[in-house]
Amino acid sequence: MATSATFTTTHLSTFRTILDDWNENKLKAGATKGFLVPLAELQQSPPNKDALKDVVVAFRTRPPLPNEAADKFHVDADAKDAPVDEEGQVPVVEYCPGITLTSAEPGVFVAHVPGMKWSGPTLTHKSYEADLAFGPDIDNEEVYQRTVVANDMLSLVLSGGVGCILAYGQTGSGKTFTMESIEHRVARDLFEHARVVGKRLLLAQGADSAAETGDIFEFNVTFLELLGKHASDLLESTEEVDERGNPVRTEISVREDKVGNVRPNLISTAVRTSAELEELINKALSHRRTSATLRNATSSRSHAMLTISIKNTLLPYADEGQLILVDLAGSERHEDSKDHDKQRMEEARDNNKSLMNLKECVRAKAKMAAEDGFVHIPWRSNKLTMLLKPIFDIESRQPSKAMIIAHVSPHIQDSVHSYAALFYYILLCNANSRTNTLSYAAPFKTVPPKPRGPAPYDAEDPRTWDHSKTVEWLTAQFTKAALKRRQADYNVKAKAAQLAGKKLKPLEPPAPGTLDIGVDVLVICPPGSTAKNLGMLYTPQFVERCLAARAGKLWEVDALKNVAVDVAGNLFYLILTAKTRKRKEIMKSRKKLFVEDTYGEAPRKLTEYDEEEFLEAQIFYGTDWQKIIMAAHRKCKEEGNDWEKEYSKTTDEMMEKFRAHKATEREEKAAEGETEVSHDD
Ligand SMILES: Nc1ncnc2c1ncn2[C@@H]1O[C@H](COP(=O)(O)OP(=O)(O)OP(=O)(O)O)[C@@H](O)[C@H]1O
Repeated sequence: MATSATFTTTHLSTFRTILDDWNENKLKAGATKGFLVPLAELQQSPPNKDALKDVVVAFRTRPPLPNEAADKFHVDADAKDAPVDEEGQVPVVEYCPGITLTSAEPGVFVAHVPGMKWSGPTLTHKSYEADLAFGPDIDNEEVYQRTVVANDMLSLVLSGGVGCILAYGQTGSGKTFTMESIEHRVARDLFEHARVVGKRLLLAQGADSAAETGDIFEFNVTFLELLGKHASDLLESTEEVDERGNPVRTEISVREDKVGNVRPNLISTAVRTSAELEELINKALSHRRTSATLRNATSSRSHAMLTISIKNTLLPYADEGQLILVDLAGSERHEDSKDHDKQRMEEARDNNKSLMNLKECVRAKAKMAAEDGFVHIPWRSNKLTMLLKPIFDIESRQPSKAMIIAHVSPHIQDSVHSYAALFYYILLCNANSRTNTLSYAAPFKTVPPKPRGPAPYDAEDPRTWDHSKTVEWLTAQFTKAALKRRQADYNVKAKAAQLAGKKLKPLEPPAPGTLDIGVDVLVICPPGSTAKNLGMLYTPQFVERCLAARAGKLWEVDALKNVAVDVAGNLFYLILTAKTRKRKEIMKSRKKLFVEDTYGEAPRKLTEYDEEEFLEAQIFYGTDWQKIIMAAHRKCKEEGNDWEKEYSKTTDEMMEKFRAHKATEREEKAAEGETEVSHDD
């Protein structure tokens, strides 16, 4: 029986003709849009922090490789309608594009998806939007500049935040190509960036800039591999191999400890220079377990996770920054896995499951950022998402940013898969876009609509404070610290006096307006700035600002640093408490909404499925969709029935099954949500 790729290959000339017409119309409609800022300009200007998002999604496609089309896709010579040339030979397959980039920023990819209707082969041109889209001519340096650099990822992690970059896509679509290039460029730039930040922090403390190297950070690196459910350490060297030729390494357990941290017991290696980090990356990559699949001889079947932890030695109590770079396992098509043994099938199933869980978590995070409210993030449901806890745990104190680069194959024969990948990511994009009204997420309506305009003032919620209220709060915080200091100084003097047989007069409260609080609060919160802006600063940045605001002799640098860390903690605590309160309110209204939805909506008739649902069902069925339609078509022809009617009947039946599957899935999820437990399978 013809498979999806061979079906497409067989009808390639029809698809080419349809594509030519589409391209002609596209040309008439206007030229492809480029990036908003040229690369050279982007490299000159610092990132616009206000425009930065918590979740960034980019698409990337690669050029076709030499002879790849002919090598990868074969005409099914046995198929009834297989093409033959004049000499009766099956022609060599030439490359045909399955993806067109129509805009680089916002990123828009159009997937040309082959299909079969009662009237014959069809192409659906479905467009998907992300933050960025990289076409086949964009090189790795530009991808790095427009993702990591433009989003200020290195500053984030050097400031105690967590940055995570994930490469997702079908086997052979270019994930490893992108991720390895990012890893090497991070190794190239991280240490220089750290020295600049270090010097700035030392300067803020009054250190002599000329004498300082800026080396205030400590870097530690781990490299984990997750193959199916099994985690191992990619830095562990081993000579032993199993019967399938895979290296045998110690199984690493992934679980939450008592205080809620997920810290797998990996070899953590300290690195101090670009060359050391580069060497370590190369060592881990050479260990990475690879195995040939039908599609790509160097296919990576595992998730590979490089984590660089960064400690600021000037602030030993501050959270460590983390940069997590994940080359996800390739998602495989049904037909690619048909020759796998049982173990490979299980690995593929576990990989797909973890990718689905990841999707749920990223989507929930994006949704939460877009709506500024609470959304449950099911990060405990899988080892992969547990390892990404710092990104997904809303109670984490660390600011975080996730970036997903979704890779799609350029070939039309892979379009069904590319389209699935884009569809997967469009869920995130919809949730991510500020202008988009979460259109796809609408059926899941978990939160009421976001109120328009600024949030009303709430004395308990710093996110609603204006400048003067923020200054008032900061003044109160530093006044409290200054009074504590005054009392401590007095206690020391009183003790000394007591030892000398004297008695000091009791400490009087300071006269109004005479207390020196040791900082200029307007430097910490300049006009136009509010508590919400301060809440967005990472703790080291807040400390840096307080040090710059130091006035008078009350505070030594170290003492002020401790006070600043406390003030940042108090602000964070207030914000977290306000968020938790809001989260409870939302959960309440969510329950109400659910009841109304359940009883308020009439059940839809089967034939009323909308386009999105129809597409989702096609992805669910994968290549079986076409197989079923084609079988029905053949049977219809043999029996002489009306194909239009038969087609509707067949699709209705498939949609019915799909809906039943979704309903069961929803029930299972609801049950899971009620009993969320730590996962350690
Ligand atoms: N942007 C690109 N430009 C040129 N060649 C590329 C590009 N992206 C990928 N390639 C090449 O395509 C092939 C497949 O890429 P890669 O191994 O990165 O895919 P992958 O998605 O990681 O696959 P797998 O999941 O099987 O590991 C490699 O030969 C790689 O060099």
